[in-house]
Amino acid sequence: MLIVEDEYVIANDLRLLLLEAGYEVLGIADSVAEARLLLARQRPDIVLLDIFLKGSETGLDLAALLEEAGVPFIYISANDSPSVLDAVKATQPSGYIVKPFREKDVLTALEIGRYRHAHGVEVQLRKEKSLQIALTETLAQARPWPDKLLQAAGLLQEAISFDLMAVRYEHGSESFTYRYYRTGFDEYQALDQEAFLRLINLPAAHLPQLRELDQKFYDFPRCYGHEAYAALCRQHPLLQGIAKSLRMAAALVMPVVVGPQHRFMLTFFSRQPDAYRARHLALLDRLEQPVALTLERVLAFEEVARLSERLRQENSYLQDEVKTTANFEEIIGSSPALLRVFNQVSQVAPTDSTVLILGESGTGKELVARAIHNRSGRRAQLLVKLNCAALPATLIESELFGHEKGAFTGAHDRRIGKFELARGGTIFLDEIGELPLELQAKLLRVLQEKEIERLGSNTPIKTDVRVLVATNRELEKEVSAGRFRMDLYFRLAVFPLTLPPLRERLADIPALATYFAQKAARNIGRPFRGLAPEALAELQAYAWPGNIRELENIIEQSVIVGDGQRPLVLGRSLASALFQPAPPPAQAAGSGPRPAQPPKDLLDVKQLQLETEREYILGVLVKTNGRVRGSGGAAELLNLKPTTLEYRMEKLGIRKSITAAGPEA
Ligand SMILES: Nc1ncnc2c1ncn2[C@@H]1O[C@H](COP(=O)(O)OP(=O)(O)OP(=O)(O)O)[C@@H](O)[C@H]1O
Repeated sequence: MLIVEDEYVIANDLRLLLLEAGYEVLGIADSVAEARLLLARQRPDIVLLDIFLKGSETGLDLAALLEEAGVPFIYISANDSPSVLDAVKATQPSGYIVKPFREKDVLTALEIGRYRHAHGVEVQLRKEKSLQIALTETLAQARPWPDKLLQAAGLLQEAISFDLMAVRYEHGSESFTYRYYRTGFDEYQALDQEAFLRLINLPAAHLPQLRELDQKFYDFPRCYGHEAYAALCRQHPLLQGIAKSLRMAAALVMPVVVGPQHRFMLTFFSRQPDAYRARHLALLDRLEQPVALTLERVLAFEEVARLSERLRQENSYLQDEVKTTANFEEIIGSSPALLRVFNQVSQVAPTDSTVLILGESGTGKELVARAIHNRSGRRAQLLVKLNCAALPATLIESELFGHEKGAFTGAHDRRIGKFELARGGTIFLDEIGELPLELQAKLLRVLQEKEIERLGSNTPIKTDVRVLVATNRELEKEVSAGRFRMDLYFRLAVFPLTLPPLRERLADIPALATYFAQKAARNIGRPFRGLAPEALAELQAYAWPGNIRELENIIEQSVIVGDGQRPLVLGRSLASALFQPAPPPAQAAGSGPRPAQPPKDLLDVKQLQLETEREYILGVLVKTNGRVRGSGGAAELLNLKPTTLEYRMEKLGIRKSITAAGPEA
């Protein structure tokens, strides 16, 4: 027994009474400080505890310490004011004896207290064991994480009551947070980041702040109530927002480390300021090891499944690649127009910039995409291609982002998408101009957040992929016609690179034709004796609407129909080719084919594009009250660097001098 009582006479009475009843008294303390010293020396089986003691600390302070150490205690006090009694109850004592007491009262209270404690511990242990089993069984199920975590939250509710619970998962640079908001006795609303911001009445622009909060908040196990919770809220404005709008008053934070690479962080919020105490942390601490072991097994299993799926996909993708890309080894040509492109390729390749490759069909856009990938730090990883014009919208989405089993009719298995396949490498989206509008919005989100979600799942997956896109459409025209999102256009057009049509690089025709002829001759095992001068003249006089692909086809056909014994002549006349040559431009008469001047209606289109862009930007500026930079500014809304937006504004004649009514046009 330890007696903590500051009135010597009462303490001594108690000591004698206890000794007589056969108890051993290990000491009397008249203050919390002295009790601490005695407790450090020897652990009592039970403590008799007065509330008001010598010194600044009270019996309630000591109770918290005893509770943490699992030592039962009985209050002995003359104080029966309701506020003190409430505080007393919250400390979960094993009994309460009112002064002045009779010998009988003390001995009975002690007997009951000891029994209750021992019995309580046993019940507690049994409950804890079944909670542990239920939790590990739930987490081991082969179900999506949000569902499993929701069920686990429900199981924890009984032991650690909460009004809001957050689970954050971190694995390297990958992380996600789920929140479960209690809406009824056993009802929860699962909230992703956006839904959570909506719940606390904040716009999606606060997402970065929420992420930052998630990262800051959880570092070591701790309970926060009353002043500690208020102090915590002062550290982060969003936490203050949560406290206010959801009336939260306490929090408990608990990290769960799983193996060397994974971390789960749990946060419980409650509207009761006294909700969380050391015993809750102690419970979570005891549950941590079995739960972490289960999680480690489940995650390792998932990782193996993921890797084998990736290998399977990579394998089938590479088999396709071998068939389709064996001819992408060299880029032939040394005309100034092509050398300019080479320069740009060498500039941009080592960066992680998105590149927009423009040019007519057959000018070598895919070849340039491959060259950029091969000259980048990502060359050891895959370059994954997807032609946006080749598939219907629904299929493109699952091709890009993958899908979970059962995400749509026909999704019999889980499948990873091209973005996941290209992890660490490059994705090349050809014919981006054909991407349906709804997918443009999704692609934009992926580019901004650097995260994807498989169809049928709302678990974001971090992506580390460089994006290259190509189109033979005039994207600006598509923007002004409303078929291509302007914000996506700006995001993609970070580094536009235009491939010249073949008619603008006639000097490259001999080398290209020779290269294609040699290749075709080698393939069919026939000698190649050079190009006949008349064939070359014909090739150089043609306008090449199908560009290099057309040239390659014509040469290949000529090699097949030729006998290989004489210099190569063309297998068919170019005038009778599928396309007619472009009309020679008036001012270039006599100097061979030249690029035609843009016709008048194209100039009008250009003007229209500029006007549309100007109107669009002005509209956004009006919304932001003319603010370009900073949070909520036009640059942020348009997903542009402020400097880029300012440059565009200058080009479009939008002045930065802002009146109260908005920007001046
Ligand atoms: N400079 C070059 N040297 C050698 N071959 C080239 C060159 N440019 C293009 N080719 C060849 O021309 C064909 C068409 O090139 P590619 O597919 O890259 O064009 P593209 O612009 O992507 O066409 P599309 O817009 O139709 O997708 C390919 O077979 C490619 O190997």
